[in-house]
Amino acid sequence: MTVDRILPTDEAHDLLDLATELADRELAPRAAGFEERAEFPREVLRTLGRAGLLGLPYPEEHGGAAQPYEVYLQVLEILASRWLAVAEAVSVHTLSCYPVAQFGTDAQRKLLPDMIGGELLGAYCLSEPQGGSDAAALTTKAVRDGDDYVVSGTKAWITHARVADFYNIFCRTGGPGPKGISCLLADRHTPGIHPQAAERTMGLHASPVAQIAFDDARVPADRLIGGEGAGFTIAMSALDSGRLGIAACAVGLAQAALDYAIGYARERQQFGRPIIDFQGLGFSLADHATQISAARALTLAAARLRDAGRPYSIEAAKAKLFATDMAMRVTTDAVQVLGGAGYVADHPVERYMREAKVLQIVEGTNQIQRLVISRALAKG
Ligand SMILES: CC(C)(COP(=O)(O)OP(=O)(O)OC[C@H]1O[C@@H](n2cnc3c(N)ncnc32)[C@H](O)[C@@H]1OP(=O)(O)O)[C@@H](O)C(=O)NCCC(=O)NCCSC(=O)C1=CCCCC1
Repeated sequence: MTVDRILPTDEAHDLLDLATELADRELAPRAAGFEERAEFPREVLRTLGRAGLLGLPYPEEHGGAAQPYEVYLQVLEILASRWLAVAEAVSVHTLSCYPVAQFGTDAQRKLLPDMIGGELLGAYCLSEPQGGSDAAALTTKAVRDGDDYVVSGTKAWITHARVADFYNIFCRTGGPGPKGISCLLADRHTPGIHPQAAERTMGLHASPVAQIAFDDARVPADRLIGGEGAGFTIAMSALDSGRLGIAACAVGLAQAALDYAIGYARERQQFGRPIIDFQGLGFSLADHATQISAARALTLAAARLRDAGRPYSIEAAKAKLFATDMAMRVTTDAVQVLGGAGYVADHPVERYMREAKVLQIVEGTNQIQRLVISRALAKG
């Protein structure tokens, strides 16, 4: 279904046209095969980088396109509607560029053109086996030794762990709690950094996650981003932006599931007529179309606050919560619309349903989003 969009500029229209053309040509035909083989589409990301789609919200001086966040999110939504793993990779990479772009030194920012151009791929290393939702409890240690930090510990569920070129490592340089956390920008090939075997996940097989063991890895001290103790604030503000990316991915995925279900329901005949003519099914599709529009509107409203330089953390949490719960419902019901066929991998809806699940978990579980929102309500 064509989505009617009001965009701020003609340039934004051109960017969405370009994203649609690339998504149709480079993503859609490859998705099923790469997912089946659990193969990471590194070349596709290079293609998106060369086309200028990996640095949309970043300044032109760093190789970005200086686009409003609301434009970037709509590009992401289009990519997600053709292949979630690629959209998620773009979102994770954009999240990984954020600490350098926002808080980095001039020397660190010299890496941004290659990051944004897709030559250097990023991974955001915050979660740990014992510190997932409670991010401030992380224990990976970085001890200053001469001109280096020596990093030891374990990160978990890290997207791009095995394929990234650079890592943002959130680690403890000080005492317990959020104030003791710092952020280091590390080259993945640093001796002592050991990405582990990919986890066997429910979905997103083309976008592997893995643990990373840090075994006295030496990271140059000039790769500290934002000063000692600034890491937790950097991590949280990056996640505010990242959560909007996940919301946009959820909208794109849900739209793909709905469009597929509608196409099937128009064709599939039972009891002498297309099943879409049965009100029980038609009303359910109507609800889904409405919920997708609502999630898109909520996500873009939060993005416009960000674009206006206004606080948007709470609105980002609401968008992530609403859009990803919506995507879970819509993809699950899309399987139901197809009946037995929906349960078979010849149709993409069973994959969409498996993929939707992870969106309720990543970049803060939806319980954490509720915590963020309810704390703000309690504070007034
Ligand atoms: C919300 C939360 C539970 C909060 O924690 P606490 O209660 O310990 O911290 P609290 O007392 O709220 O705050 C401490 C300091 O921090 C500042 N700050 C907080 N939010 C923000 C913010 N949004 N922006 C700036 N500063 C912030 C706060 O002001 C305070 O500083 P202050 O003392 O005032 O000087 C937080 O831990 C969280 O969110 N967890 C989910 C992690 C989580 O989301 N992973 C996901 C990992 S990444 C991931 O899943 C993927 C990544 C990429 C690939 C896909 C998956």
